[in-house]
Amino acid sequence: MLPRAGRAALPPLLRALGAAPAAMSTGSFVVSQPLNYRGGARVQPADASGSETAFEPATGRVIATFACSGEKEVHLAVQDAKAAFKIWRQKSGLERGRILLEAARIIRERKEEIATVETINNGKSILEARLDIDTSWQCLEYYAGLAGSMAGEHIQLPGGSFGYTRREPLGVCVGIGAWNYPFQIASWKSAPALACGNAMVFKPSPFTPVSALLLAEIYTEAGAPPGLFNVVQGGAATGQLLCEHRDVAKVSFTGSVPTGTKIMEMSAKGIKPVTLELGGKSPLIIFADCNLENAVKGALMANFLTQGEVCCNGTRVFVQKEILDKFTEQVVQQTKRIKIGDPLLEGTRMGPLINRPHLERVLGFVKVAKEQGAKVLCGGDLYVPEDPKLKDGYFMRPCVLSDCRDDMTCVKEEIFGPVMSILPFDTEEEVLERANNTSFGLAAGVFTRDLQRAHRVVAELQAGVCFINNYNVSPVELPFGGYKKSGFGRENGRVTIEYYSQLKTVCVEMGDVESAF
Ligand SMILES: NC(=O)C1=CN([C@@H]2O[C@H](COP(=O)(O)OP(=O)(O)OC[C@H]3O[C@@H](n4cnc5c(N)ncnc54)[C@H](O)[C@@H]3O)[C@@H](O)[C@H]2O)C=CC1
Ligand SMILES: C[N+](C)(C)CCCC(=O)O
Repeated sequence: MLPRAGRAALPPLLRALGAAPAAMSTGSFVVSQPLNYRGGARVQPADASGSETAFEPATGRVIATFACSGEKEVHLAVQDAKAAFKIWRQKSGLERGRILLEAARIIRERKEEIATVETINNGKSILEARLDIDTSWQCLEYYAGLAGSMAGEHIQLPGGSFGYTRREPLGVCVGIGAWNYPFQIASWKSAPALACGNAMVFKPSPFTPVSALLLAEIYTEAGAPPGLFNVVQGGAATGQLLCEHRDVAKVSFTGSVPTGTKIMEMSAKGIKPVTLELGGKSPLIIFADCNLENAVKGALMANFLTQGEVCCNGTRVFVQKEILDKFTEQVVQQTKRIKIGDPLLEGTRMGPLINRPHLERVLGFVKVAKEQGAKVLCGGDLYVPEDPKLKDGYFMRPCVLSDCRDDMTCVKEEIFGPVMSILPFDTEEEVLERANNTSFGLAAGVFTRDLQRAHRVVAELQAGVCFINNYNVSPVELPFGGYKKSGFGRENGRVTIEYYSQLKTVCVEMGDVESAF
């Protein structure tokens, strides 16, 4: 415990996490408080099935060791959510919206603290973390606005009878998150869930346990009933307990295809609806008539945000042969300029990858690509920053591969790291065929000045999210989600209301019963 004076000087969230006073710089943040949250307060889990350790990727330092919640703790969190649901579902949409708006305001007010924690635990640059926090409060604001206008229909029937529909919440929803956008994923799942009148139990990835707790505290501070948004920590075993709990009405999952498959199997047993946001191997198609400067910027945005650890990245960059050399030269030039280093420094544009095994896996993909005949135009190797405190961080240099073919491992499999594969093409017909030749279907992008071609091509692309003349922007007003093995259900946009609510039909007789008996 820190002395009182030291604690009082800290920003509220960091104080709540039991962080050390010099907590805002790389190499010093440690979490000493419990990381579970239920019934409106931080708690030590009632039982545990093993423990996990979270690291600061920039230094390789341990920042938290915590128990994985067992059956008892998962049950208590679900019961707390159930109790909150009883209160919350009675509120009008407008009342719920008001609390979400207040939570959005607090997130804005504390943006810098939250972004700092996100950067320390995930490794992404502070510039990007701030953008993630922006899309988080925007998501809460968006669903706060929709909450008051959720309504059913009135349908006139013969003889003065009528029917109406009510849009009702599902109950206790479970959110299971990946480690690449920890706070954003927790916000994108909880905002529509709560706006619709549900309660939520959220399990972050064990690699990034910290920031979901901040969101939980913010919801409470904003006036949400205790238990409305709970956090349990742990890995696969804890996630499984949540999915199988009989009082859980829905599971929304972000992560890999193999885990998504398991989630769907478990949900099938309980006949529970699921939303699955899974991986991708998205195509980015650059036609010769594009604005080259924008296409080059787009290719970097499509590949190197969050160290390339982004599900919707456009990692298969198809470039029309006429501009292949010019495009490649500029992409390589700009990739080499990306400043790697301490992610909390303002000038840094790329931080470390999430952990050592993942770093090694990504470097392994580059090695295999070389063996299969690809040419490394830049990066693809370890990077050791000059700052001695970063010497054990998980840094690599962003990589551009040329001479790629569609049958190479780097072109077929999701790498989830900063590795771009460039693939030349001749015609629109050919590139469409090749772009769609994958079992994934999360996103796709097209750069061209030809308006008709742009819309003709996106109409043929088998992907849930298509970008024309940009990539990886994510306004919360637009639905986000995949085709094919990239999952189903959507996050963001108006349609997501349907994934967090159910429709009740009420049939009203105004005359007498005409019995058949
Ligand atoms: N479509 C999207 O929005 C996104 C997709 N991803 C995908 O996720 C992958 C990286 O994330 P990881 O955390 O490694 O994925 P993962 O699938 O291993 O884990 C995701 C989450 O599921 C939990 N989990 C693992 N096994 C489980 C089980 N049997 N039952 C219930 N929960 C379980 C994990 O603890 C974690 O919270 C990438 O390969 C990428 O394709 C990542 C981010 C966004
Ligand atoms: C924000 N954006 C579009 C870069 C990525 C969001 C999806 C994810 O969680 O990977």
